[in-house]
Order: sequence, then C-alpha cells, then structure tokens
Amino acid sequence: MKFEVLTIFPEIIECYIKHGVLGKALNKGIVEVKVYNLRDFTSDKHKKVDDYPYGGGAGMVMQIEPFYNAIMHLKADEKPRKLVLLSPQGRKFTQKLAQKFMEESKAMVLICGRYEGIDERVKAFVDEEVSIGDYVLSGGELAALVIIDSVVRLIPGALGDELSAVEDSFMKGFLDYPHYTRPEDFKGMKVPEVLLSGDHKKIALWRKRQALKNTLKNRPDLLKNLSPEDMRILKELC
Ligand SMILES: NC(=O)c1ccno1
Repeated sequence: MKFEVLTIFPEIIECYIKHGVLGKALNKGIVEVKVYNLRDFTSDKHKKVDDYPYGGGAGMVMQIEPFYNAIMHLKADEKPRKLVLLSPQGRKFTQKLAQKFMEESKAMVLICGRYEGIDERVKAFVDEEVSIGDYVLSGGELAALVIIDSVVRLIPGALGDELSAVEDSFMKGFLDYPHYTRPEDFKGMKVPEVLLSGDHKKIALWRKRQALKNTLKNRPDLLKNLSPEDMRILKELC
C-alpha cells in the first residue's frame, strides 16, 4: 500500500514514520510513504502557499494552486488512488473506515491543510474529506499520521503477531481487555489470578467480561451489535 502526503511540513510525517510498526512495515516493503512539500508546487519565488481570505475574517487561507499542481503531478502516472482531505468538516474516521481504506485502496493521497483552512475549490479534486475527531488541529499532518498508522496496522504482515490487530479495541465492536505483564506483584498491585491459571477458556471469558465492562463504562455507544453470547455476558454485568 502506498501513501502520498501533501503538506508544508514534510518533516512531521518523515520523523514519525521511521519508528515502530510503521518503520518495520516500511523496511519490509509492506507500505510506501512519499511526502511532498506543497511549497515545491508554488509558482512564486517566495514559495507562498496562503493569502488573505475573500470576505474578510481572521487568519490566512491556503491557496488552491499548490494543491492543484501537486495533485496533477501525482495523477500524471494515471494510477488509481484515493484522495483524502483531512479536515474537521470531514466524515468521522473510525476503525471501520480504516479497514475499508486498507481493503479498497492500494494508494491514498492524504492532503494536509494549515492556517485557517484551504480554498474550498480544492475539494473538487478530492474523493473524500475525513476528520479524526470533533476538534480542530493546527494542521492535517497529525490526522494523516493517525490514518496511516491505523491502516498500516491492518495490513497482513505489518504486525509481528497477526492477532494483535484483530484483538485491538474496536475491531470486535467493543474496547480491548486489560493487559498485564511481569512483575506479578508490583507494590502490592497483583496480576489477576485467572491470568496465572493457564486455563485458556477461563482467561478468554475473563477477558471478554472485562472488555464488555470497560466498554459499558467508557463507550456504551459501541454496544450495538453484540452477539447473543456477548449480550448474555453483558447482562450479567448489569
Ligand atoms: N479534526 C481533524 O481531523 C482535523 C484535521 C485538521 N484539523 O482538524
């Protein structure tokens, strides 16, 4: 899978992708990330990318020309790619959308705005607008990294243990179970006995109960499509 990121701060993206799961996936050749500086697609000597907003108002707006030139440059190879603009006005990014992007898109262009926003006409050249949450960031770069990170984790072979992604929160429609590792007793804070029992059936049931308990407490909105078995366990908790 290939990600192409349009930004005025390439170093934000380049720094993050070197580490962890993403770094390993890049080294394995499972994913490719190319970052383009929008300033390289400007036509003035000062590499200006923004201007004052028509109609007045605070702040500056990013001009359409660098985005247009960069998108046309990418499209010159005529390969299919999904163009996604990161913005607070977009549709909500979820684990389900991450799965959809991984399954359906071989290549994605992630378009990062800055300042007060970007010229509305840029949206004529994108496939969709996506928001990672109901808050405003200083730019789209963090949102682009969230999408890259969450999608790459789902690519077969990206994680050391294929099960990790499946076990992650939200993949099953509820939050993850609690995790513990050595030491068994840390200042009197003990690992739950069941996890030391070796009884995998009991451990699985305990983990499911804990996951449902956490979800009921923190994200009851996720408890929509539980299986009859999970619903039975949930009812025992109420
Ligand atoms: N909420 C967001 O996804 C976002 C992107 C850029 N600014 O905010």
